[in-house]
Amino acid sequence: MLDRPKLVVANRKMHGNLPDNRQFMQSLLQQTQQHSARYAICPPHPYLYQAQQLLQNSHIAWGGQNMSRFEHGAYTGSVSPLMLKEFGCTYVIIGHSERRQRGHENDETCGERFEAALKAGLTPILCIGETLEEYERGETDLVVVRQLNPVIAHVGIQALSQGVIAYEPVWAIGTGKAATPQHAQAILSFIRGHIGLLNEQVSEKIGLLYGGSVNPGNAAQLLGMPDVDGGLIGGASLVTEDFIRICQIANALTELKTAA
Ligand SMILES: O=C[C@H](O)COP(=O)(O)O
Repeated sequence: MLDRPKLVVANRKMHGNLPDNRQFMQSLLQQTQQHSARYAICPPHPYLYQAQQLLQNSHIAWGGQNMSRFEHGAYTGSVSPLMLKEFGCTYVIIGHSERRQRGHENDETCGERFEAALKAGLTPILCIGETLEEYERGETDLVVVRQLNPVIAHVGIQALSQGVIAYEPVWAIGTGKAATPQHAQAILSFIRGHIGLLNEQVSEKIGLLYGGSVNPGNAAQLLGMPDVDGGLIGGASLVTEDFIRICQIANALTELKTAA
């Protein structure tokens, strides 16, 4: 198996302000020096300039929470991939369920935006995952394949490996009811297997994250699963000590894996 260091991404959603962001980013910088795990912060778009100022030339990356599939044009309220790149972003979240649910996005536009992100030199983090109803009907596998396939069809299997996939069951997001480590592992293993049917090397290389009510109490078990390469963290990224604790756990797991 190729070495995949754990990646922990803070999705700060529509939270934070300049002083709070500064405290969060500076604490993270100071307390994760020399870590082997990888970290990224996705603040609301207006704060990307602040992230660039505070984090440039550091070990912490930053990214956008969404982007347009177009580079420029008359798209009021949208943000271009080129703009994210200009503000130093490494990552961009695509297809978060909070955007899919409000009808802004679908599987097709996710493929287009995944491609546009790669073209701009960004690493897309594609979010997929089932609703509670779909989970209860036992449709999780079907849903993740339905969400993944249009992206693979759009960009090709080789390009997929330049991105990251985050499995986020909608019923676990912001509810305090995280998936069990066994469920997260089963679905991410299924996703890796599905990709492996098309290209074994891509399936070994691609980073797969879990997101949904990850906190310092459950992070070791969730992120310790073999196919869980990290976490996309919402609520716990709003409490600096909690997020740093999750980073410390991810780093310990990465170092354990490297030593093995
Ligand atoms: O992008 C992050 C996810 O929506 C998870 O959010 P949460 O950690 O608050 O459940």
